[in-house]
Amino acid sequence: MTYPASTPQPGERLLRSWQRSQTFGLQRGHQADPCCLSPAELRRRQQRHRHLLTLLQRAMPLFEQWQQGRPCRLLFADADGTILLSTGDNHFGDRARRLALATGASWHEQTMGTNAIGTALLEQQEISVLGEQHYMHANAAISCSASPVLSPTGELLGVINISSEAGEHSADMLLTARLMSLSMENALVSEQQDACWLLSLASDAAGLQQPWSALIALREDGQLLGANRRARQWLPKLDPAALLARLRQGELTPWGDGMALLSRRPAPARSRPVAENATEAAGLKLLNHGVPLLLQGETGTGKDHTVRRLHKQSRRAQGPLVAVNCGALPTELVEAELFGHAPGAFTGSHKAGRTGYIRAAHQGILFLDEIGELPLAAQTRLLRVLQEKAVVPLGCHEPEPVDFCVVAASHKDLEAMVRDGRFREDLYFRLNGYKLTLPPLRDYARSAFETLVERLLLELHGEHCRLAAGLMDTLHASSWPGNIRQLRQVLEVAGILADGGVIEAGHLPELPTPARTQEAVQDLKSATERQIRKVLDDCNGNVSEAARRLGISRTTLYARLKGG
Ligand SMILES: Nc1ncnc2c1ncn2[C@@H]1O[C@H](COP(=O)(O)OP(=O)(O)OP(=O)(O)O)[C@@H](O)[C@H]1O
Repeated sequence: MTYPASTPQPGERLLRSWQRSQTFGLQRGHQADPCCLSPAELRRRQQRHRHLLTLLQRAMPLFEQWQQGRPCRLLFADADGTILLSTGDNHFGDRARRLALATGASWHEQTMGTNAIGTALLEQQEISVLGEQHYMHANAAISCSASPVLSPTGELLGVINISSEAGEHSADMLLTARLMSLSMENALVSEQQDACWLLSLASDAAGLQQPWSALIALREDGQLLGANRRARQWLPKLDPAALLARLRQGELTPWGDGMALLSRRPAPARSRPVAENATEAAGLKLLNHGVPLLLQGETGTGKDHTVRRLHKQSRRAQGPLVAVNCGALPTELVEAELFGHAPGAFTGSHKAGRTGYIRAAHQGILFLDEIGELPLAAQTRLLRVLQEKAVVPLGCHEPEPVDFCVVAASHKDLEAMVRDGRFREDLYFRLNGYKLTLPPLRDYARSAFETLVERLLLELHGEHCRLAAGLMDTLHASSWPGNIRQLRQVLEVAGILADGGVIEAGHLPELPTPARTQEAVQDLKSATERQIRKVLDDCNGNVSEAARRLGISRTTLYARLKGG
């Protein structure tokens, strides 16, 4: 063993790691090669781990309160040791970039030798690696503390790491990394599917419901579903079903040498993402069995988005998704466009004939958006097509079999239209095999709204972009007549103005009021355009550089300048 005598005394984990580094054939004096992912692959990884990244964002106030100007960076790496998020002090950030502490870099022990991320992953235990304790000399300028994040069933999911200059590391960095990973683990335990009970155990009442208390998720009948790492240590001595039978909800009860608290897990909010999962899963199952789906929701609630997601996951994903906006079809051509026509079927028709949207959807999904706009004559014909699964194009006599699934959508109250005689009742029942109602944003529970905002920020601006404290409440309280479409636009503009970092109140465009939707959208577009022109000026008109700084593609930049 060649662990240098001059460096701080190693623990057993460090010694094992040094031995492994030697076994991997690494040379201490060589330049460490962190094997960076391409930007596209990094985005895919971040997408794959977006739930963990969302939970991390929720734990971020722990880091921010503690950091208070300390020169250090917080990193989150996945179970392969690849950094998916790097945030914190920017001054140290420059050094961090040089030392490959940026997103996309891999800190697996196999390539980087002993280091906090790689070693915490292989040991599945927290660790601090200080200066020269790093196996590679190249990494001796930093000190790092890392704590693994484990799933409720004990699988390794990733690691939280705090890095600083070698001489500026303090013991509370490991503590902060530990608290953050515990708080992520607890969130994962609490959201276990099918969990009805959450059981907290701690040595005293004050410790209950702290991140370091033991937390166990149980099914209604007491069957164990998951536990955090503290609870896993106690599981061998614990009979959850017996404990459940003994405890009463909400009462502190002595347990062993400590205290136990049983709480009923709040029923999942009947809010979008949860409902989206449950009802969407049901919708998908039915769609796969050929049952027509009807999506109802105000403008911008995500009807189109939902259909595209369903199509991608459905058995018909390899077939076409043909989306038809029934409100945009010219009245005199509705039937020709939908059902197709034979060559020269009518004056002004295509010489070669027309396939029509229905036949184009063969082996795929036909999405009839704004179905309430379909004229009554076309409704009658559509009903026949749906009943017979065959279409007779205009000017033809023979029915042609077509294999397709239908999803219809409307923001209008179709039942009221049926009552008024503006929509055929039999067609309504035919289309309404299963109804998915997409709620307006104003009905979203706070947690569902927050999840959506976090998802949109990640998608639009990447991992560093988030809201400053208090802004989530401001956004949640707004009226959002344009629903997700409008929220998305607000976040798009705010994120650009915040340079993809922390969105402060000043970055938010004036929040919409119901009467001014169009105007507000226009305001957003103008604000975006002003910001883009400013960045372009700063870059002396260099479009590629401006696009890079704004974090958008050149095509998007041009489109935004044209008011898109
Ligand atoms: N669940 C979601 N996650 C992220 N973005 C979403 C989601 N749902 C909708 N969006 C975004 O919101 C915008 C509006 O969505 P979509 O076009 O699906 O709404 P819609 O209900 O079909 O609207 P309309 O009735 O006006 O046609 C789109 O930019 C879409 O990408």
